Amino acid sequence: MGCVLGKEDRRSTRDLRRSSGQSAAAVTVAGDVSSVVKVEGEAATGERERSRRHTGDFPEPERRRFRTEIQQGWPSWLMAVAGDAIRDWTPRRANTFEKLDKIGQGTYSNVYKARDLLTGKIVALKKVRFDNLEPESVKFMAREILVLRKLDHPNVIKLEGLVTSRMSCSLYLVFEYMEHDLAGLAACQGVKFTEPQIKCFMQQLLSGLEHCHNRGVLHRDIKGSNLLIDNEGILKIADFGLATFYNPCHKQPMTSRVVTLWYRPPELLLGATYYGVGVDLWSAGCILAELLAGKPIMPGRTEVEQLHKIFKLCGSPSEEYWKKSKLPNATLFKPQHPYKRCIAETFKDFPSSSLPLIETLLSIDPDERGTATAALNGEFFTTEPYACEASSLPKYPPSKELDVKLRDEEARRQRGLSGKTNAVDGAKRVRVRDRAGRAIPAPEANAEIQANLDRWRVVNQANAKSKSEKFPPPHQDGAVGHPHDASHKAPVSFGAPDIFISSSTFNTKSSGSAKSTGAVGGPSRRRRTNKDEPQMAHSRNFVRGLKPSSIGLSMNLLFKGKSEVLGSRK
Ligand SMILES: Nc1ncnc2c1ncn2[C@@H]1O[C@H](COP(=O)(O)OP(=O)(O)OP(=O)(O)O)[C@@H](O)[C@H]1O
Repeated sequence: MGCVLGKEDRRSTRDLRRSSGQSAAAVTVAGDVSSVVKVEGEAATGERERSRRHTGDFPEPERRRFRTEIQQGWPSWLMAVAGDAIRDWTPRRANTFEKLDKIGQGTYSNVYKARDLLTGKIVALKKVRFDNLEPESVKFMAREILVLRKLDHPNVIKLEGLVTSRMSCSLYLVFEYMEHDLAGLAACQGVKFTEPQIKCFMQQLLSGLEHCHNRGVLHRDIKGSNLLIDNEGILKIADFGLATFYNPCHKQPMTSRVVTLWYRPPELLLGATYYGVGVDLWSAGCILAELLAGKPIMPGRTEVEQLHKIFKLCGSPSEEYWKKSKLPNATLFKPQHPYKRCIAETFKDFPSSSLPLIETLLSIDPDERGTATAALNGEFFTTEPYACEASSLPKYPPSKELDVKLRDEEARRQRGLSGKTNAVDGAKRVRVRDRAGRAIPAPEANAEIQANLDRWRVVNQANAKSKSEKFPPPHQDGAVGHPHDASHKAPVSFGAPDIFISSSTFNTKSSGSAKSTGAVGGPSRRRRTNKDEPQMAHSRNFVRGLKPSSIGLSMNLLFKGKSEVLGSRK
């Protein structure tokens, strides 16, 4: 594989180091120019000057000059759109990395395994696509960088630097390389996590979250494929593309269109725009239960179905909560008959010390979910068997989402060689498995419902026989925020098929080994293909359970971008 940018000259590691005057350490990024330590392109700068810079003892005019110098390393288009995020950082040159392999694909990025030619270290390069410099994607990238720069914790992925080139309109984020992600590991055949191992993963996840929350950062997309794990068993929270800063003392409205569907808390599904750490804690609760159950606990296909699954497992909100929350979609989604909470009986085979934590994290009221710190101090982590040491975790084969996909493809190819019929069966099996394990990421979930509703509208407008199946004209959809007539005032009745809640496959006798049949988190955000779309018949059944104008209204509310500065990711 070639350099990050093939056009640029490739020189040996030694030459590069010599010409840049750098030591083997990677470029260091700092919040202030005074603490810039090692900067590529400093060939002309002597050791003495570097150490003076390090101590920050320059008068302000000189510091300003350094700042300008450093900023000159950036392409002007990037300075113009993301100046804040890259301020006081110096870019690494693209030709100081050798691209080895593509290891992941996200909504707005490709991720590559690469070798740092200065240090020999293997890193992950996240190449941000700039879709013709579309301001939205640049803002998201800038926010991700700003957030990452604020964080410094062993359980949070570290942004080690930025790579750019004058010849290209792309930017690479340099991360330490992580061999696995939790979704991929859980989906690995033969991988069964024991109770101490699950505790070890959860402890690391909650420690990372504690750090983020203490620094005023909400991750807003906690799921298995965003929890990376290295060969030493260290878990790091990654993908801060949907993360945001928040201040609990000075609440600002934020978008509710975040968090991958299966891990999305009820308040976001109900349209909350004021929320806090509870959103990440809910997702952490889903992951804990999923690790113990061996499969996702609430794999909804639409937002309505997701909410229904939540209410059936966690109970529908109390009257008091409905009144207190003032959620935009509350009256529309309030079930006619309350659901009783049944976490304890559904998960009766889980280790008993896990139930209080699951109960807390999966509280309908976000205020009752507590904090990551409280969770870490709770019974789950303070009773035997304790969390194992990360270093004692088994060494797993590469198991990222992409590895699993490649393995599936290879298996299918092998089956193809052994006969046509088998090949067809095999392909089907892979597709079914693919579909079953995929959680719908935040923005696409909305797009998917919108698409289904649009199609449903077309079908029903064409064959409108009964009034109850007819949508109001689009301009009346939720125009005034309440239903059109008395018959529409009834709350939504959930007409969906019964939810699947896995009975536990957790075996407490065998020191808590979990039968790992599913994937934690499902694969990360990907472009949807037709085969991934939920069946139309299913959505129609769903929609039939709802009052037409309520659907138009509720969906309108759900799709409307809330007044967050950055808006939601497309
Ligand atoms: N530091 C890393 N080491 C190894 N692999 C990584 C690393 N960072 C990301 N990846 C891989 O690349 C994939 C996509 O990365 P990431 O989730 O950060 O991108 P994204 O564009 O934000 O994706 P998404 O749309 O899923 O949120 C991850 O699921 C993971 O498999």
